Amino acid sequence: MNNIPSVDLADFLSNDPKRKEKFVQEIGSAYEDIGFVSLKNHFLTDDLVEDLYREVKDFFALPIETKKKYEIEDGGGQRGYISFGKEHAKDSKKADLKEFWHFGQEPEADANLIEEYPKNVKVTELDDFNKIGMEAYRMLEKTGIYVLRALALYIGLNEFYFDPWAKNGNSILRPIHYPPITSEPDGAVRAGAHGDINLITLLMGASSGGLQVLRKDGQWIDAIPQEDELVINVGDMLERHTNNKLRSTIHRVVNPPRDDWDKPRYSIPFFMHPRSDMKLNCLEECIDEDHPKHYADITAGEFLHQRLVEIGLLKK
Ligand SMILES: O=C(O)CCC(=O)C(=O)O
Ligand SMILES: [Fe+2]
Repeated sequence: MNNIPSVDLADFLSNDPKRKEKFVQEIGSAYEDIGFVSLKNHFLTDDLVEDLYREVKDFFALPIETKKKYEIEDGGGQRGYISFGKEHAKDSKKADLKEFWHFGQEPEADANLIEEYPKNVKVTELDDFNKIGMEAYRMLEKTGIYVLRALALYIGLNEFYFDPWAKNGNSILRPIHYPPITSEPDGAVRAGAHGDINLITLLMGASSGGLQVLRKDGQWIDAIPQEDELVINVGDMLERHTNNKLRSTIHRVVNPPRDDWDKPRYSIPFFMHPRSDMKLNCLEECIDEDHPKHYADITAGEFLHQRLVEIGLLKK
């Protein structure tokens, strides 16, 4: 396999049980193997994608002093702006060559969650930035819920098993700007090799190239979807919950060849998290004699906290 497999959400949404089952098997077996797919027929319209990129580019083009107004010290980088040099891959000392923004969940009437989640940060210089960002957030969340339904069926759970955990979950939409490279990067890369923390990641923008995925045989392969496709991968939380049945695959964003150093890169991952009280304990359905329980019991909230410290966004 030299590229990641492509799947069609329209199969899952069709009324034909055979097509639905085909989608379940295709995505499930891809996640047992390479851990990544590209997916067409998601819920983001071309207009929404275009509007979102415009807003994101306008935001990152603001002067650094303006952007820094939106950076929250000691917030664990969970909302607002995160400047250059802050985040590094878990086992790396070099910071990634990127700046980014975080939109978080705006929960429906649930007093506990309204209190738990930090408020989104409003950008006053751009009228539509927050509105468009949250529209995209909703469409990615909707797409992700269908993917989780397919995975629940693949694992042998009730189709709607993940729904109550994913709805109002602690998900994050992260527009990223990798600026032009202006001097020898000295070992630093756009994004160092890492696995994602969350349940699944839905990524916009990988069609421009640079994303690489580590295949089981140790080879890095390019993950370049069609322009209208999202890249969707399993994160560490789902790997843990499924006792390693579904794989959270290591990936990275490499620097372009020197001739293209002047080109910025923009990408927009949606990190789909459950509510923090979800137990990630290994599922019974994924434990047997050949696959003994691999991980200690932990909640999503505890796991997230541990990982934010490891990647440099939280102090303790
Ligand atoms: O920019 C990309 O294409 C991927 C970014 C990524 O892997 C991440 O932020 O976790
Ligand atoms: Fe990632």
